Amino acid sequence: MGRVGVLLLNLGGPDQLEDVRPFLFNLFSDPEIIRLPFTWLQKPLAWLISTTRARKSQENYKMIGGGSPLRRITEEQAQALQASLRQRGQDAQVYIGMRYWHPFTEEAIARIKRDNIERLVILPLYPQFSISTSGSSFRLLDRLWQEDPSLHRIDHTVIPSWYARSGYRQAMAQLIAQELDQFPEPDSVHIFFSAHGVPLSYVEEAGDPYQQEIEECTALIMQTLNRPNAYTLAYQSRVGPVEWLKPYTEEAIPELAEQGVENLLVVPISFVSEHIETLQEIDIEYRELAEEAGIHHFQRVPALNTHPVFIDDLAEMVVSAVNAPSLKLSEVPQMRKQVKMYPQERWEWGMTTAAEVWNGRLAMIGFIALLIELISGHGPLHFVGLL
Ligand SMILES: C=CC1=C(C)c2cc3[nH]c(cc4nc(cc5[nH]c(cc1n2)c(C)c5CCC(=O)O)C(CCC(=O)O)=C4C)c(C)c3C=C
Ligand SMILES: [Fe+2]
Ligand SMILES: [Fe+2]
Repeated sequence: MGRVGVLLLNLGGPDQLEDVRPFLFNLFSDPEIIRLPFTWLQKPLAWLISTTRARKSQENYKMIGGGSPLRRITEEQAQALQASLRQRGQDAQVYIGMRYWHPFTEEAIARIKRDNIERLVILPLYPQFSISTSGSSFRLLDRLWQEDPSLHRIDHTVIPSWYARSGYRQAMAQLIAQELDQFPEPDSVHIFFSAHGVPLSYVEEAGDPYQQEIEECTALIMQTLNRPNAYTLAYQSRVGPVEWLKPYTEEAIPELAEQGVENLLVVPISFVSEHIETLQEIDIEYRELAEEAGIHHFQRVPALNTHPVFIDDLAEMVVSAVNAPSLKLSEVPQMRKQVKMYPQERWEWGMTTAAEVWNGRLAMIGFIALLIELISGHGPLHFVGLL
C-alpha cells in the first residue's frame, strides 16, 4: 500500500483574543451554521454578527486564559494517534483540518497533496454526526475534491461517526466512574449529560441524525458504566432566537435542583477536547447557576483529550478503515439523508415558493434594521439573541 494519511477534522478556535472576530466571521459565514434565504446575505450578516458578538465572546475567552486550547489539544491528539498507529505497525502521517480557524482544512489538503498521500482516512473528532459539524467539514472537502481533479488520485475513506465504539464508551465510562467515586455517596449523584445543541429544524426538517445519535450514545455509555445512578440528557450553548433541541441545560439544572438533586456530575458529550463550552460555559456559568439553585456538589467529567483508551480506539478505527472498502465523501449516508434547506437549492413550487419569498423579504427587513441599529449605535441588539 502507498503512503497513508489520516485527516482529523475539527472546528477550530481562536488562539488569542485578536482572532475572535475573524474566527466568528468564518463560523457565521457557513450556511451550515446560519441558514439564510439568499446566499448574498451570508457574508454581510456574518460580518454584522461577528462584529457585534466579538466583545462578549472575547470576555468568555479571557476567562479561560485568552484563547481556545483546541489547537494545542488537537495537536496532542494527532501526535498520540500517530504514535499509537506506529505501535500497531501502521505507518501514517496525521493531519489536522480545522473548519473555521488555523490550521484550516484547505492547508491540510495542500500538505496531503505535497506529501503524495495515496490512501487517506477522514476522521472527524466529533463522536456524533451533525450537519453543523462533521457535515459542514464533509461539504467543504467535497467541494475541494470537485474543484481540484488532482485530488482524485487520493483513495479516501470517511468515518462519519463513531460514538458506538466500545473503546470510546469505555474511556467515557472510566472518566465518569473516577469522578463519581470522589463524591461521598457515589450512587446518589445525578449524572447530567450536556450535549451541544443544534436548532430543532436541523433535526425535524433537514434530517440531521444528531439527536438520535446523542440519545443512543448516552444510553450506551450508561450501559457501559453499569452503575445505578439516575441520569438526564440536556442541550447547551444555544445561540440565536430560534428553537433548539430541548431540554436546555440552563433550564434542566434548576429543575433538577427543585426536585431535590444536590449532587450533580456534568458530562460533556459532543466533543472530545476541552474548549470554551466546557471550561467557561459549564465550569463557570452552569456551576454558578447550579449553586444558586441549591446544588451543593457540582462536578464535571474532564474531556477525553489524550486518554490512552480513547486514542488507542481511534488508532484501531483508522487501521480498520485503511484496510476496509472505501466510503467516499459523496456516499456518506448521513449526508444523503439531508433535505437541502436553502431555498435556492430547493426545487418546489406553489405555496412554499411564496413562503420563501416572504422569508427573504423578512430577512432583508431584519438585516436592514440591524444595520441601522449598528450604525446609529442606538437600541439593544440583544433582542435577536445572537448578539
Ligand atoms: C450558531 C450556531 C451554532 C451551532 C449550530 C453550533 C453547533 C456546534 N458547535 C460545536 C462545537 C463547538 N462550537 C464552538 C464555538 C462556537 N459555536 C458557535 C455556534 C454554533 N455552534 C459559536 C458562536 C461559537 C463561538 C464561541 C462563542 O462565541 O460562543 C467550538 C469552539 C470552542 C473553542 O474553544 O473555541 C466548538 C468546539 C458542536 C459540537 C456543535 C453541534 C453538534
Ligand atoms: Fe458551536
Ligand atoms: Fe457553541
